[in-house]
Amino acid sequence: MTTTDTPGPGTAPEITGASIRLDGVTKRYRGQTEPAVAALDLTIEAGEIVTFVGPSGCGKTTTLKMINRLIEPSAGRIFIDDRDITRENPDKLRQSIGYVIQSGGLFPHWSVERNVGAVPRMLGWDRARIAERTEYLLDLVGLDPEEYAKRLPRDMSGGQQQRVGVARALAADPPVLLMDEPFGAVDPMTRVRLQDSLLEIHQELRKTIVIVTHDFEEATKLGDRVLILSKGGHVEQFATPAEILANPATDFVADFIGSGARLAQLTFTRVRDVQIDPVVTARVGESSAEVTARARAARTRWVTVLDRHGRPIAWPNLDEIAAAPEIAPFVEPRLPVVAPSSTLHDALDEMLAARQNGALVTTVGGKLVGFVGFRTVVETLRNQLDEAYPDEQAYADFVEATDEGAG
Ligand SMILES: Nc1ncnc2c1ncn2[C@@H]1O[C@H](COP(=O)(O)OP(=O)(O)OP(=O)(O)O)[C@@H](O)[C@H]1O
Repeated sequence: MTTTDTPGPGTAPEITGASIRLDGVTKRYRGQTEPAVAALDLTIEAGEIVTFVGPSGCGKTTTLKMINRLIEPSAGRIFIDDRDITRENPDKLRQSIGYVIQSGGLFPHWSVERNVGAVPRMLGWDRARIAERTEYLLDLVGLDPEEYAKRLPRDMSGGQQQRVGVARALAADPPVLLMDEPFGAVDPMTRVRLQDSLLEIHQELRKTIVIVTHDFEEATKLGDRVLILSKGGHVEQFATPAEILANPATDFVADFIGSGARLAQLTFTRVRDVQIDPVVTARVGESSAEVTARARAARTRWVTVLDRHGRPIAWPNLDEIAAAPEIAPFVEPRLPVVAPSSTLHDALDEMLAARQNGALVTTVGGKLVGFVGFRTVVETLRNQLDEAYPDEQAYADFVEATDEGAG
């Protein structure tokens, strides 16, 4: 058994999101001399992910919360598709916009399924439809419905609670999802998995998603376009990550992205955009001789051992396999695994943490896709830098020399 499927371009799913347009939107808080957001114009296309980033107090959250009217604009209008939502009933409006906050915001004494079904129940859906939708959504966010539907949030990790928060926000199939620092409260590894999961969900559903973050790297990873704000909700730049890095519009933006611009190239290239190599797989209990023959035929010394669900559990070489007649249930405490939507930055991080020269690629559901090598990542970065900074020949020469030195 050899896994050879690499993710193809496929057919893009239908966009189910709606456009969002802010027209001269201003927010003045009582008692403040300056507006928190002043005459902001902004158009977000249907189906795109836009991230808001900028220093503390620049008006990111205020802008986000005006879109679902948790904060009322002092002036200006906001349109979702062609509806002027500043004239709509705010409670009704909020039932049609998904909203995710940092700590998940779940009702702690409600089971997962009750939390996820909250808005559909309010909308009067029947039980069967709510149950079906809940099962679909838990599956979508990577939680086994059988295991988690009846659990209470307090018996789950922060990352799992956040997954439930996303499922709940999507329950009534809203065209727009607003997220305020959604991954701010989880550890860095969980954060990467949640980001990847969100990108996979977005690929499937194509909602319009607006995310507030204070982390520029997260903003470039998640955003099709990034909105960089300065004090008073002033737009410094609104563009794709690549455009921002190549041509910072203002000194503020240049300072904001700082000296990490070259490495930041790694944050907007995805694993699925680079070469993913096939791997040889084996199941526990298979004959070691047969697996070895398969690996030799595929000209590799590494075999990926899968559990009964088809998820990789270990990555032994042929010498380790040869130690027993059958494939043993090897345990690899630190198997480097990334998702197709992971950035090359995440992939390098995984490889370095596991001290490996590559990582396995799996979908968020755990299905094995293939292998991405350290060399592939470095070469991709080098090509990108050559394109982005054509005058920096010395850098390319340096990498060349280092590469040769490393043999
Ligand atoms: N309820 C409020 N009353 C008065 N002023 C407020 C209120 N909420 C926010 N502000 C002020 O409005 C400005 C913008 O705040 P906002 O929370 O939108 O910024 P932010 O960019 O999201 O910041 P952070 O990254 O720290 O969350 C800040 O100066 C803040 O102090």
